[in-house]
Amino acid sequence: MDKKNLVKKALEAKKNAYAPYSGFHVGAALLTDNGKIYTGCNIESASYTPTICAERTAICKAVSEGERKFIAIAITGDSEWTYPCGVCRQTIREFGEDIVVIVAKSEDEYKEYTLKELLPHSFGPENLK
Ligand SMILES: O=c1ccn([C@H]2C[C@H](O)[C@@H](CO)O2)c(=O)[nH]1
Ligand SMILES: [Zn+2]
Repeated sequence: MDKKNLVKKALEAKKNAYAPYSGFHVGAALLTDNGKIYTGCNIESASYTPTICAERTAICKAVSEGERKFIAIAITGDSEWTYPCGVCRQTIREFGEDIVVIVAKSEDEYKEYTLKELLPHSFGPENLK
């Protein structure tokens, strides 16, 4: 897995963030099992609630193109370390507990976690079987 390249894509995606209300820009890059990368940025709304995070934008793009198997997601935002919010953690969890979450400050500085570490004792698809 080329983590540095995934972080680079997240940094590029951050430039497209539409965040006129919070002024907080976030980018994400999602790696599929077949090596494809789907990027996303946060998209805010004047009525606030419809706001979608960068991570979920990337997941929506990928799933709507038929992807279901994800290896890793890189995230970068305007704070030094931008971690995925609870809603995004749950959304990533839908597709696996072993997905690697890369929280990046820059192309060369990033921290790595598994989704399971960020969302322990989670509820997922298996619970409904
Ligand atoms: O991990 C995160 C955290 C926040 N945001 C967005 C949502 C909102 O547009 C702005 C401020 O919360 O940042 C993300 O996209 N991802
Ligand atoms: Zn989120």
